[in-house]
Amino acid sequence: MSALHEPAARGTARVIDGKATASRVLEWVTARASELERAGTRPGIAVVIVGDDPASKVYVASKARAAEACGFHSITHRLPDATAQADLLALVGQLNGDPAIHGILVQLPLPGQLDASRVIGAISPEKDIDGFHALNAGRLWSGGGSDAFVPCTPAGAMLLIEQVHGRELAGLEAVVVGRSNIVGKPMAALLLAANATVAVAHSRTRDLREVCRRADILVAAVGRPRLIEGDWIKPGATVIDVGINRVEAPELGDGRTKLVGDVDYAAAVDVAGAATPVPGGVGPMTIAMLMANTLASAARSVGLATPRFAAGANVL
Ligand SMILES: Nc1nc(=O)c2c([nH]1)NC[C@@H]1CN(c3ccc(C(=O)N[C@@H](CCC(=O)O)C(=O)O)cc3)C=[N+]21
Repeated sequence: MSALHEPAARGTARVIDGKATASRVLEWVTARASELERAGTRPGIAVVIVGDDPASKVYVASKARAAEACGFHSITHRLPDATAQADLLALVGQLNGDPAIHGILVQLPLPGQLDASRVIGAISPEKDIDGFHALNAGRLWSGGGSDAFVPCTPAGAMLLIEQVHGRELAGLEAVVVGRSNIVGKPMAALLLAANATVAVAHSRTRDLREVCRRADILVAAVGRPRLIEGDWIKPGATVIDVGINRVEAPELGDGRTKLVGDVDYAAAVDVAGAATPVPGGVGPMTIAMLMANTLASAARSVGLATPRFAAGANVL
């Protein structure tokens, strides 16, 4: 076999360090927040959690911790599991009108009696730091504009991709597995805006493995532990794992659990060119971008131009 026809050498993928990148974003946000505060505006964030799902509580606590570390004004509203829709909408309305609050986040998922899309729709688009409101989603798909809030997980994932490929993705094929409004769809919009050729695959896609194997950039966001195996990955590809799945870890004993992604990481590192770990990959970026969006909102509220946070441009 000639060298040209040999399979690409298998090796160890570059580990994309989301934790380190998130720290740099947070450092940047902290410095800008302190400038803004000296000019009279302290960024403020309100996080609303309904019920006591243990995973949600952990995430909400880490968001509050990050906000405090950035020097933000931060409040957490904890509502009982049985909260009525009208009461949650009333709280959102109150936060919409509170000039000390620039970013509102209602932690998802919500208990069954609550209609998440109505709640998201009630958040003022100017304070929608999650970027989930239909107005922000529409802005993203129609070319953004500097007022669009970009959903934090895809924005963070783009910053990680940028470390490998730069900001220009023309000529690269990207495959996003998963089509949620929170990750899959906005991720596709951002990759498209960076000129990648984008496919969105999902549970009903025929021959998912073959579709994934085409990807120079593979983004997994389906919430199925270790769905993506080594031979689903094109040698040398960049693999971004958005999945955060808690699974049993018999090897740790005592009925303990651990976090794994949607990608079989141990197999992926032998094939991929670069890959994000779980934990320590996309997760920390989500929180960092939430803070970046809150800062942007606070700056806009006093008419200051802010750098574009779509894909983290100008952040790093
Ligand atoms: N309105 C809303 N906005 C959200 O942004 C939102 C939400 N609802 N609901 C839940 C998901 C999940 N999410 C994560 C954020 C950080 C980590 C994170 O930092 N993960 C760490 C590990 C965390 C751990 O050890 O449990 C890591 O991957 O390294 C994970 C998940 C934000 N979410």
